[in-house]
Order: sequence, then structure tokens, then C-alpha cells
Amino acid sequence: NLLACSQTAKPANQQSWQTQIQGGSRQSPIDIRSSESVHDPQLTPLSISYDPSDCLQIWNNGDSFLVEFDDSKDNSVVSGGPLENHYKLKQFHFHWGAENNRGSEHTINSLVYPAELHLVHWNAEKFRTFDEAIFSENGLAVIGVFLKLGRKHDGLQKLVNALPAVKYKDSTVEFSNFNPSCMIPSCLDYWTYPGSLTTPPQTESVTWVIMKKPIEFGDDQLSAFRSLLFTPFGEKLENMVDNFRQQQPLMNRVVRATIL
Ligand SMILES: COc1cccc(CN2CCc3cc(OS(N)(=O)=O)c(OC)cc3C2)c1
Ligand SMILES: [Zn+2]
Repeated sequence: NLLACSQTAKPANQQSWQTQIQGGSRQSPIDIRSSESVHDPQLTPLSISYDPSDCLQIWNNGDSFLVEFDDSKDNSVVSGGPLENHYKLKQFHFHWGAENNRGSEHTINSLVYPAELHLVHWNAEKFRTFDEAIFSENGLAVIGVFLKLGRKHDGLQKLVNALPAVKYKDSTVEFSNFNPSCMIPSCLDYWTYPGSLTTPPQTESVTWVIMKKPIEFGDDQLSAFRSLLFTPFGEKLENMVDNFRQQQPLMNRVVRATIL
């Protein structure tokens, strides 16, 4: 009937992010309740070292814009903290809302931020490729950094200026000499918990490290994120906003916190 016809079936790869991995016991994102987190004195500071010359390109993949790095060398790595091995930076991206009252994937005692940065790393000591690591226990380490609105973030502006070139889904632009360290807060305190990717394939291979302190960025910079499109050139314009997954049950997990 008419209703059935009008309901265009979405291809499987565009299934809503809200799907729950069948039988998932460690899905992300979550609300972090600071009173229930466990202070772990054995958690050392993270050791983060990025080489700006590893920065390659920006890619609008229809979920977010990914700033991709050359992971063929060992120059952009994170180790320490909860990590047993060193993990190589593969890409970073953001999640944000259509309005300032939503956007981050994780929340702190239900406090939501207008955006959240994810730096995605893979365990290069245990696996040969990112693709292999995605499907493996201890395969990935994602550093999450909250963004709050305030002063313009000078380091971010170079990235913001490049976004119009990747307005449409499946567009890429060369992007070099960018050091993501400028987006790591000066306070290295964090929470950490075992979780998953928040976008397909939502595999439970992620050690999450969520920085306690947010970084600040400006309204105009957030507007530039919101001017990107989910849709490819020539199709109906759909602004890339609200690209965050709904929160998942904590189940049998403990969130650990540093006392640096
Ligand atoms: C077999 O699945 C894949 C293999 C290689 C690369 C990809 C692409 N994918 C990997 C992980 C990831 C993870 C992403 O977000 S997140 N919040 O870190 O889970 C993401 O957000 C836009 C994009 C991607 C890109 C998928
Ligand atoms: Zn993400």
C-alpha cells in the first residue's frame, strides 16, 4: 500500500546507529558517574606523542569528518595509562549536535557537551593492520576529549578552514602538518573503561580514555562542523548534525579514574 511504498528501506550499511549489537555486553557510549568510578593509583599518565607530518587528509565518510594519519611509521603513538602496548594514531573525528544542548557521546553525571573529539589508535604491537585490530580484543584505544563553547580554539582553526572542501559525503581533501596535541587538555586526568566503537561495526575492541577536562572552541567553529553534509553532492542537502549514538547500559563494567 502507499505507506509501504513510501517507506524507503535504508540499505543495511545506513542502518540507524541506534542498533544494539546482538548480545553486546560492553557497548559505548555511556554516562560516567564520577561517584561510582574507582580511583586507581596504578593508572599512570598517558604518554601521547604525535608527529604533524603524519597527517594526510580529511575525509567526509557520511558519519563525521575523519582526519587521517599515516600509520606506517611509529611516530604518532599513545601508551601508558591503562594501555599495555603502544597504539598508533589512525584518525580523529568529532561528534556534535544541531543545538548546543547535545552533541557529545559520553556524558559526565548526565552533563552533556556540545561536541566530543575522538582520537582513534590501534594496537600496533599485537596486530598488523587497523582493520585487524578493529575486530580484536585490546585492538583499539580511543581518547575522548569534550569540547565546550567559549574562546575560539586557535589550533582548530586550520582544520575548520579546510572543512568547506569536504562538505559532501565521500569527499576528501589533502591536509598536512596538523598536530592533534593542540587538542589535548593540559590536565591529563582521565576516566577509562572497556567499550566499543560507537559507529558500525560497533565492535567491542576499544579501551576508552576520556579526558576529565574539556577544551574550549568558538561558536563559529561549531557552526562550521554543522555546515557539513551527511549527503553526497547532487542529493538532498542534510546537514551533518546529531551524529552521536544513544547511550548504552554500563552492565558489568567499572569506570576507573586517575588521581594525578
Ligand atoms: C571493517 O570496518 C572498518 C574497517 C576499517 C575502517 C572502518 C572505518 N571506521 C573505523 C572506525 C571508526 C570509528 C568511528 O567512530 S568511533 N566513535 O570512534 O567509534 C568513526 O566515527 C565517524 C568512524 C570510523 C571509521 C571500518
Ligand atoms: Zn567517535
